[in-house]
Amino acid sequence: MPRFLDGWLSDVVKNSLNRARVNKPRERPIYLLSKFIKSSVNKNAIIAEYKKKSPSGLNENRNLVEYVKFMEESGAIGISVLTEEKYFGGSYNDLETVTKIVKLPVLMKDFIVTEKQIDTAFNLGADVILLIVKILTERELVNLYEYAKSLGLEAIVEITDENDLKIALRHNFNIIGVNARNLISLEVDIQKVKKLLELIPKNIIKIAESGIKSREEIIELKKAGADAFLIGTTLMKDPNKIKELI
Ligand SMILES: O=P(O)(O)OC[C@@H](O)[C@@H](O)c1c[nH]c2ccccc12
Repeated sequence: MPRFLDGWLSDVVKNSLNRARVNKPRERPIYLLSKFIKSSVNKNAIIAEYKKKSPSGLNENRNLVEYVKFMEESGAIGISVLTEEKYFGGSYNDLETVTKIVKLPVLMKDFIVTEKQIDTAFNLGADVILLIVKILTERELVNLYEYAKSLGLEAIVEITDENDLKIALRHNFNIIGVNARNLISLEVDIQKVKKLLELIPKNIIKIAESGIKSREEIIELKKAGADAFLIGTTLMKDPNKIKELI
């Protein structure tokens, strides 16, 4: 059983446990996020996220196909698609639409607590999944990570504080995401992210997540060790911003 935290998170976890597997044959090769990040040398490695709404108050209903095509043309190295329905307005349909049109790593952004969800990510053509340390027991985290790997998918292990980091560093995870947003208070703290990034060994790929608004912040996060940047809200509100962030 995953960890049921307070409020909306416990509801999200409950819904995730009940989500049915989507069965269909995968129609797409796997694009490795780790490779795309490593080969992004002359620009900032940005993963552009499509997210209509969020508990932190976002509400932007823009055209999915136009958005992801624009991000790919503008040099994003990956696309993240929310598939959680109730709190983020996402869907498996959105994910499938995206994997059919882009030649970039696609992250299925959801609250993964079962292997069924990982099967669905694979079947719909996603390349990367997110595993949130806060909502899983350590055993589940490791099992789900290994399961994703066994299918050839990559996983971003998401941490939000030092306790999560301690757990993550006990295993051989190759990609760690540091979330600036506290999932319970919803507050964003970029300084916290910098501190956590500095504690992660060099050989691990590090992604700074959430709350990124400016090029200055990206430069600061890079100095602290970030290899890539996951940006949703800022790009959903103004897609053209990618030009100055990249
Ligand atoms: O919209 P922002 O602040 O740029 O954040 C993007 C991404 O980091 C955020 O959507 C996120 C990070 N971890 C999550 C876990 C679940 C849902 C959403 C998220």
